[in-house]
Amino acid sequence: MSHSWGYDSSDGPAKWAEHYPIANGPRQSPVNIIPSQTQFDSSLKPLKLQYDPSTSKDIMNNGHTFQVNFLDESDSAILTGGPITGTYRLKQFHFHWGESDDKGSEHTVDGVKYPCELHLVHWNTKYPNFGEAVNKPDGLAVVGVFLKIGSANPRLQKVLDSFDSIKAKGQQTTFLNFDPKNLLPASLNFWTYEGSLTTPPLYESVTWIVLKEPISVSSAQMAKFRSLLFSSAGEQPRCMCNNYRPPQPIKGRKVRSNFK
Ligand SMILES: COc1ccc(C[C@H]2SC(=S)NC2=O)c(OC)c1
Ligand SMILES: [Zn+2]
Repeated sequence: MSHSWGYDSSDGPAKWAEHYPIANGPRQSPVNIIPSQTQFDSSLKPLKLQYDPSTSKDIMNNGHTFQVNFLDESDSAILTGGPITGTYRLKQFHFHWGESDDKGSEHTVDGVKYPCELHLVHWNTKYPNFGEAVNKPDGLAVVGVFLKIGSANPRLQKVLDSFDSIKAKGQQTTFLNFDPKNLLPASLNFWTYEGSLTTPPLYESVTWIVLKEPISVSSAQMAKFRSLLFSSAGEQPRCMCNNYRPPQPIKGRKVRSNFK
């Protein structure tokens, strides 16, 4: 039975090691990316994301974030290239955000927090399924995209419009024909390093691919993220926000870039 965890002072990131000792492991995520200390690697291939929008299935509030789930029985939404070998399939994407616009991202850049961070989760098809891949050292590849306060992002609208149907923990609704490519910035310049899930069970199974260029989100759109609840219907309502783990020790890891 997996132990319940959250983001409060009583059950949050500072307490996770009590039940998930890997929280103090050698390749934990997120990390603070210090561009002056990253290493350009010319052997990194261009990132290739090929997403068939017909593979989006539903959107759900899982009590920690909201996520859009994809059909992953075939190679119709895949990630190849970049630092990875082989083919990884898109399983889901979700976000992390703060209670205010000055924080919310999990990765930081020179200590700078963004208000929100998108995670596109892919699993290595050398394994039979996501469940088999999730705890293997080369099992997952997560593309991280920062959101920066600016003009409203029309590409987020369909996601935001679904929030009334998934306000509380456990609620879900169909979410068809959504193309996550529309959530990517113009440039696919990235930093990459070996890391972990950023929530329990914190498996050290993620090749991280963090895009340098943020996408925009307006302050009003961020306020809508904060209309979601950690709590189930009928419970005392608890705002879903600050669902981010702070940066963890780099422990000698190299962060590489595909750009100078
Ligand atoms: C049991 O397997 C899990 C559990 C949780 C998450 C989501 C976490 S990990 C991440 S990155 N961001 C998050 O919020 C998984 O995602 C791959 C996989
Ligand atoms: Zn995440």
